[in-house]
Amino acid sequence: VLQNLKPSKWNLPPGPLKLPIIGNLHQRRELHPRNRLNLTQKYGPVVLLRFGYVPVVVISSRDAAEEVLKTHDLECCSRPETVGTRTISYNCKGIGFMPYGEEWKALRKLAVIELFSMKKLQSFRYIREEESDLLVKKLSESSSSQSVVNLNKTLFTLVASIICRIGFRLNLQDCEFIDEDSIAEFVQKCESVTRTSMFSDFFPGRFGRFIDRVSGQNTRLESIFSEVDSFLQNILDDHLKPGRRRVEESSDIIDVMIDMMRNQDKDGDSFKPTTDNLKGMISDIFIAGVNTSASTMIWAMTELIRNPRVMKKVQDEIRRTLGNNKERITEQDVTKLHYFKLMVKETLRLHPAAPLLLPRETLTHIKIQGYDIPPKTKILINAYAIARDPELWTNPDDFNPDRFLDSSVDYKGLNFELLPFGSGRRICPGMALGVAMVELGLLNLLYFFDWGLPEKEAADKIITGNEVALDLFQVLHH
Ligand code: HEM
Repeated sequence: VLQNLKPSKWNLPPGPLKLPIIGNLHQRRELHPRNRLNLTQKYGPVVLLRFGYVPVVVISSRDAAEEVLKTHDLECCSRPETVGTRTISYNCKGIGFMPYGEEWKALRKLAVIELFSMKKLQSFRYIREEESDLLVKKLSESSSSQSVVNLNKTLFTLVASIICRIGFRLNLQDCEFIDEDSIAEFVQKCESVTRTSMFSDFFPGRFGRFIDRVSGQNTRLESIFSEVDSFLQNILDDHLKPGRRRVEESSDIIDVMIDMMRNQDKDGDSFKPTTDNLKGMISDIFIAGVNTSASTMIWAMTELIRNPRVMKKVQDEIRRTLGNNKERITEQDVTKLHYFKLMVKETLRLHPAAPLLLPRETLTHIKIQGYDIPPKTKILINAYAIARDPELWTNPDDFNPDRFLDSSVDYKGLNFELLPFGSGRRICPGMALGVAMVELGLLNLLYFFDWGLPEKEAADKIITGNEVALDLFQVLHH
């Protein structure tokens, strides 16, 4: 109470009135994508909220985002992060939620070399092409009967199959511990672990933990997580099997980490991964890679169905450039297209898969746009609102790839008005892989098939429901 009454000597950012103890907890919905613009309109581009005991600053302008992302006295926060996120990242032992430091640097370097380098990207091209061919084969069967397909599920399966083959040398088609068709559901389960709201997220310490225990929230979280954990454990056990083929080329990032773990006594000071690092890494690659890429694809298809002019322009370019007789699409074909790539960029602008990027935390007292930000404040960059800022974009809510025809704005982290992959030292390391999967997958869908909606109601639904991606599509022609 005293804290709330004491006038601050600092120039703190504005924000809604904070109630004693709970702060702005009752206004958490303001952070939902649909409502994020409201917060900016009311209080400006730098807004201070307090969720329980956790101070949170939401940044919603390009200039403020640039200042934050170039300020190195920030770390990717893990401490005030939710219990669900800590659980699924094995107490922040993967790269996504590990605080900045030597261990994170070592893990990130390892991931870049073993998984995300240009060399690896090129050498796994055949996996992306093979899996996309399989998708076309399955969809061709549906198209012969003009049947309805659950494209959401199909695309989750496509991306999960690619990620599992590239990341863990795991073929989902003959996997003993998970059924390929249930992968979309499984990814949602992983997501729900991160979204489970715990009392101790806002009231850290014994009191919060006590309430979580007696209210049954702990048990609920543990029961969802146990399924996720057993999937990750199975992947790890597969790598630990004595008979596993360990030809140099066929070893993946997990094999390399296991080697490092086994050789740690010999290697003196080098980074020593633990089992939690291994599981955290598997979890990060799987969760960060699958949901983001699959949801970008499904949003692109939703927007194209909603905007027949753009659909026609994209398909005309594709078919004119690639001709009518191709039996299969390769990544080389993607490089010949221009407008198609702008369409993917426009999808990433309107529907960033991580609308608030990864949360950061101030290490020391810093200033942003003249406002004082105390140490240990959580910083959320509202990439969604910035990408729809009417001062930066004409008709920002329209899906219009033409806006990029004469523009050099790109999503690679240097233009702060477009940040679907973030920026700075925590920028998405899987950007090139993600874009390659999204572009190849979409190109296959748009080259080989024409698309429609199963029924009239669905058409009404998409015109009114601006924030919900579709999942059911009808394959019209092959
Ligand atoms: C369209 C696809 C993708 C989108 C939109 C996307 C978006 C993002 C964003 C916004 C961040 C946070 C960056 C920041 O806060 O500055 C991130 C981080 C990350 N992404 Fe991606 N991502 C995609 C694909 C992938 C793929 C395919 C992988 C791996 C297979 C991946 C792995 C990661 C990891 C490990 C991090 C954490 C990096 C760190 O903290 O050091 N992402 N991604």
